[in-house]
Amino acid sequence: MSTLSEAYKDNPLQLHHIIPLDFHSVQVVPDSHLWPHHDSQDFPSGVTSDGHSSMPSIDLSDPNVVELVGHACQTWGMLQVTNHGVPSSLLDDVESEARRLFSLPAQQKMKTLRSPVGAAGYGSARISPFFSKLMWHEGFTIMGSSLVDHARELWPHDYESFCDVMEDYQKKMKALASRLLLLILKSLDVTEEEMNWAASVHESEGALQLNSYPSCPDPNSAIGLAPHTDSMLITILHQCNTNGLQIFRDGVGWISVSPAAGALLVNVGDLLHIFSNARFPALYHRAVVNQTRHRISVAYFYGPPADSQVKPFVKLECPCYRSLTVKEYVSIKAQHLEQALSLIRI
Ligand SMILES: O=C(O)CCC(=O)C(=O)O
Ligand SMILES: [Fe+2]
Repeated sequence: MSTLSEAYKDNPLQLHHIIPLDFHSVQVVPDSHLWPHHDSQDFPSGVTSDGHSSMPSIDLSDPNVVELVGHACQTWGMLQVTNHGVPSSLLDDVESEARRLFSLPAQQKMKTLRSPVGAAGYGSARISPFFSKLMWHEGFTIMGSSLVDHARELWPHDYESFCDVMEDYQKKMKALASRLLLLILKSLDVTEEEMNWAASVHESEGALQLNSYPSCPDPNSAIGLAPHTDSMLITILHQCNTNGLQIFRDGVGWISVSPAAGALLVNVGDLLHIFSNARFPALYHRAVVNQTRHRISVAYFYGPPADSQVKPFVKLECPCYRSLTVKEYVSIKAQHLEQALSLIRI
């Protein structure tokens, strides 16, 4: 079975030279990080009374969970889940271990800088080469087998707690993602064979992305993470109790998704958009930064093995995307970013 790490290795982005700024050492936003102003005008009045979205929030023990999840995926491309079974102590631990990592001196973090062909380790966002300005962001990607080696580089004598927490978190995320995928498939009325396909997804490796957005002297002139859709089937996002995520709603614009204590966000990625034959929108989203808080977020990307086929489920008529492998899609996305979906449309 070919893995996602291999697919990324085969499609290197010219990322190695894009090194995150040593954010704590700067007092003003340098020109390299200056984006066009995005201020409160991005939050049109009338969306909700407080300018924030009313994301569907779904209790996973609700008897109507299948319909609710299906409806949220179709109308928002995103949902918030509660009663998800991930202990709140683990949510706190993953945040504090991520904070411990990003608080290290820049030269220490640089020891785990992603290699030119690797996807795991420290560095800028994978989408960085597509933009002329840099982002107020640093990331650390956990995928494949590099976790222990990287943790040892970061903390030669004290790396176990990081590894234990990240391994436990990945395991819990995989179980939750697997459960969510089954609910999603049920809502789409797929064939028995397609239902069984979910088991092979469970065998594939996911990726864990730790995001760090240091406080920023001029947050309206910087961007944490530029607008994008996630490539895999679904993403489970832990916002760590700090605002920053914004989603794009047609006819409305950018709206903030406030974190709710203990809840997790789930969003539709490109591959699920394809499998759903465009019934579910791939969520277009970005992260903004703020002046006072160092925001952390943790994203888990769940997708099928790299050599498996991606195509609209058979009962969804008139397929609007051609069939291709995950690997091929990763390669098209690595070259064309947001144009990738339109390039495979029938
Ligand atoms: O930090 C966030 O809220 C969003 C993170 C994200 O979009 C990603 O890691 O792909
Ligand atoms: Fe994302």
